[in-house]
Amino acid sequence: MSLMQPTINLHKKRLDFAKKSARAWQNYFDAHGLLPNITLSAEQISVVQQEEEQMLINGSAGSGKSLTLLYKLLKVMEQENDPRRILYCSFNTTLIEDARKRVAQSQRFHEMKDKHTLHMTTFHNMAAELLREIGFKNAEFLRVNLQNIRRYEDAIIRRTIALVDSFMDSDEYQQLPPEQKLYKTHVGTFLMDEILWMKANGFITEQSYYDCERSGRGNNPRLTKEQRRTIFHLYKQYQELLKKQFHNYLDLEDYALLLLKHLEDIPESLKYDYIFVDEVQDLQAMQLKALIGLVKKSIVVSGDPKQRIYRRSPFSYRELGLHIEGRKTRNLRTNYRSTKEIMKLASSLQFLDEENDRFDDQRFVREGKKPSIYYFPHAKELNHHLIRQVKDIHRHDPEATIAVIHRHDADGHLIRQCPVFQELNRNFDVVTVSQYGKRFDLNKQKKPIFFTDAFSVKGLEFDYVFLIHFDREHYPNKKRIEDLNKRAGDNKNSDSYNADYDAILNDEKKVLYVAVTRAKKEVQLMYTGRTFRSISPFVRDFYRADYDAFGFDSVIYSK
Ligand SMILES: Nc1ncnc2c1ncn2[C@@H]1O[C@H](COP(=O)(O)OP(=O)(O)OP(=O)(O)O)[C@@H](O)[C@H]1O
Repeated sequence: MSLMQPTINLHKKRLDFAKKSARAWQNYFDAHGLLPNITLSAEQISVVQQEEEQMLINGSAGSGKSLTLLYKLLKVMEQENDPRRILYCSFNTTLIEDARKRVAQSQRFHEMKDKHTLHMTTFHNMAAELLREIGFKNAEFLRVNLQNIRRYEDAIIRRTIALVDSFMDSDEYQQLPPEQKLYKTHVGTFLMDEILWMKANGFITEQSYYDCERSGRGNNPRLTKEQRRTIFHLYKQYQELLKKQFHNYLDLEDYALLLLKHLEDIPESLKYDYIFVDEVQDLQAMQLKALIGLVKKSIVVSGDPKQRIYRRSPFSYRELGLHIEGRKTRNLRTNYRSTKEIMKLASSLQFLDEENDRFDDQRFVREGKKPSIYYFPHAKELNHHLIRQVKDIHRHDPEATIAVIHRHDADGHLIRQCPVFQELNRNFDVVTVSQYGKRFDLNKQKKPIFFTDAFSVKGLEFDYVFLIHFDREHYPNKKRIEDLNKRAGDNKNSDSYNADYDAILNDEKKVLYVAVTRAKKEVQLMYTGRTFRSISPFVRDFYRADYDAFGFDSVIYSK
């Protein structure tokens, strides 16, 4: 008898049992062998089999949310006999590229894919396509990544600065009642953030903006209700500017708003029978609302609030039209990606809010080496260490995937000038974010090293993760604190300043959580600086026993 026999028998028994006993047995989906090396757990299978018009898959990093979502997609593709329009989307380009790669490993996927119209794409590219179909020819397709978002924000800041400057010089401004006048901290980036937040949450009439709760916008600078009238006036001017001077230019946040405004103009044939959304916590409120408006049969979203690192919204899922009470929210509790040791370190990060409540990160399928934190006085030493480590991995684990996670704000030529990148690039094949889709081939034996920012690596995973910049300038990001200081002006010794400061720390810890939880087998955090004291303050959340320290004494810092 072959070794395979017991597994096949077991599988057959399970299949027979499920077919006999499933309430809706005709909807039973045989998930066996769909993707290489994956056998779904009972918990995951039950999520795949459950059919709902609306559903949320919840769970910590690495619990298999994306995988389960992909299986749900494959189930629909297999079981729907008539051609259907199906959307699988997320916010981030790299994540979609990764999902395409994963699903392409399935033989059954290739057999079924021509039966339906499947769009695996980012929210923005989906929206651009629909908007172009209904006449908005200036809706652009773009790769949503950190570099493009920064570029786009820079353009907006230039516009909002010019706008505020000229408004403040105007007679109109001079004649405003004093309570409607702005503070000098209400300029540039503040106005941009406020306008984008208004659009992201759909507060685009004066009354709704006046009445809304500005949650997620922080306390600094203070903005009184009366000042909101002036901000709204500037918002209108900003919109006018986009229309006239920039030929109906669309902000990224306009895509969802336009879809919502023109839902009725979108023909039924262009709406989606099924929508699957991964990393739903990254979508803005109006983006999710637009997706709910575009679905005909069923929408399934998956996500993890611990990984939300963008602006918050005052809306609940229910208010946006997503009803996922009771059994329609399913939690995945076993971690399949990272070792127990990696998750222990990541889970000790203390968050401010509801994200702490979840009782998870408890079950693991593997154990491994403790994470380590390295201090190097000079960048050169860090580089040497990194090169040695990678060479070592290539020797004993040649098929391993490796990511180096930095905190520079951009991709492109600036990244290529980073000394760590240059040193790596001299020694190995390295790909950056913009090349990930084309160049990072999972089927190749020796994969390139992925050199990425902490934003673009969301949803992805690597055997070995080297996190550089684990210092006080980058975790938390110094620029965000400086921006807050500018916005707060003289208000720095106040409770409201402290609350904003804590909110930034919280977000930045989430960035660290996301980065650390990308690692499957091993993670190393590294930093340089004049003294070992330049370490990130987040090290204080860690327990000493959970990591090995090199170059500094962990007793000073950790619990
Ligand atoms: N039942 C399983 N058997 C084997 N591997 C699994 C199983 N479930 C999940 N995995 C693997 O665990 C890893 C993490 O899964 P996945 O990316 O779906 O997690 P996730 O919850 O979406 O994580 P994140 O929130 O970080 O994006 C993947 O490599 C996936 O293939």
